[in-house]
Amino acid sequence: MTEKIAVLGAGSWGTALALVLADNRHDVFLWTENEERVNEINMTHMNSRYLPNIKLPENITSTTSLEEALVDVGVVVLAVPTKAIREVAAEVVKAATTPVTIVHVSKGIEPDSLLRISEMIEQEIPANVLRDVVVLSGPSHAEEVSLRHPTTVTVSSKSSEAAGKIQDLFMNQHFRVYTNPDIIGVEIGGALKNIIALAAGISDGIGYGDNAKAALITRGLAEIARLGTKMGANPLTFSGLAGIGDLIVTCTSVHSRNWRAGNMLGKGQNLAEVLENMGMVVEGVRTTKAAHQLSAKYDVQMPITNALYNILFKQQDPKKAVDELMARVKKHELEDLINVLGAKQDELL
Ligand SMILES: NC(=O)C1=CN([C@@H]2O[C@H](COP(=O)(O)OP(=O)(O)OC[C@H]3O[C@@H](n4cnc5c(N)ncnc54)[C@H](O)[C@@H]3O)[C@@H](O)[C@H]2O)C=CC1
Ligand SMILES: O=C(CO)COP(=O)(O)O
Repeated sequence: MTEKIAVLGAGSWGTALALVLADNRHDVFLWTENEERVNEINMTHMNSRYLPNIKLPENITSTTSLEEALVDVGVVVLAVPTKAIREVAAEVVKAATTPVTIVHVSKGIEPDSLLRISEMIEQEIPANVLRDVVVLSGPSHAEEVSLRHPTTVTVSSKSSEAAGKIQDLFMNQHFRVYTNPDIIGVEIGGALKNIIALAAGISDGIGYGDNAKAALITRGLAEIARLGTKMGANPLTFSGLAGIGDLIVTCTSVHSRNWRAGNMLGKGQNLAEVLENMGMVVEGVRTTKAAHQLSAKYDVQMPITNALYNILFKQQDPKKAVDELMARVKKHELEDLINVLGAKQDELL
C-alpha cells in the first residue's frame, strides 16, 4: 500500500533511501535545511552534491519545511549524522501531527553518554509521539543503492511488528531486507565497523597489503563482538549483515568515507585536513572516542580501537601504532570466541 513517508536528511544515504521508497511507489518527502538542494531536487530531480549522475524518481518532493514533511506521516526515516540525531529528533517532536515510527539509519554511538542511537531517540521523543524505533543497517553504500545494484540490509526493533512493517516498506528487487530482533547487536555492529574501516584505510595508506587488511577485519570483528556481547548483544549478529557484512564492505570499498579518511591519514595528512577534505560525515572518528570509553566501562580489551584512538587523538604515528599492535603479548586465537560464546574453556581449547 502506498503511503506518505518523510526522510529527514538529504545527504547521500537519505537521498538513496528516498529513491528506494519512491521506487516502491511511496510519496516521499525529503527534508533538508539547504534551500539550494531542495530547489535542485524539485526542479531537476538530481542531488548532484551527494549522488552525482543519479536521476531521482519524480515522487520524491524535497522541502525545507519539517511541518510539510511530517503532516499526516506515520513513518519518519532519520538520515543525519549521529551528532545531529538529538537536534533533529527534538524538531520532530514539535512538528509531528500523529505518533510516528522512527527508522534510524545512522551508524554511531554518542561519546560520554555512551548511548546507542535508538536510546538517544527514546530520550528525545516522548512515548506519546514515538510509536516505535527501528534501526536499518548493513552493507549498503548509497552510491550503489542509487544505481539499484543488489543490496542487503537488516532491520531491528524492540517491536517485531514494526520491524516487519519497515521490511515491507523498503524491500524490492534490488534492496533485500532481513529482520533481526537483536537491536543492540545491529546498532553496535554498524557503529563500530567504522573504526575498523578507518584502521583499514590507514593500513592501505601506509602501503601495507591484503594480509594486514584481512587481519584488521578478522581481529576487528573479534573486538566488536567482545564488546557487543558484554553490552547484551547476540553474538550471532556479528556473523550477519550488520556485523561481518558491513565490516567487509566498509573496509574494502572506495565508496567508504571512513576508509577514505583513514587512507589519507595513512598517507600522512593530519585529521583536521582530512575531515576538511571529505565534506561528508566520517562517523568513525567520534565513534572511536565513544568505543574507547566503552572498552574502559565494560573492561573489554579493544587493541585496534585503542591504537586508532592514539592515532586520532594523541597524534601517534600510524606505523608505530601498527608496530605496537604486532608486538603485543602472545594470545590464543580462540580465547575471544570462548568469552563471546560463554562456552566452557576446557571443552573448546
Ligand atoms: N552514505 C552511505 O552510504 C551510508 C551512510 N550511513 C549513515 O547514515 C548517516 C548519514 O550519512 P550520510 O548521508 O552519508 O551523510 P552526509 O554527510 O552525506 O549527509 C548528512 C546530511 O545530514 C544533514 N545534517 C547534518 N547535520 C544536520 C543538522 N544538525 N540538522 C539537520 N540536518 C543535518 C546534512 O546537511 C546532510 O544533508 C551516517 O550516520 C552514516 O554512517 C549508513 C549507511 C550508508
Ligand atoms: O555504512 C556504510 C556502508 O554500509 C557507509 O560507510 P561510510 O560512512 O564509511 O561511507
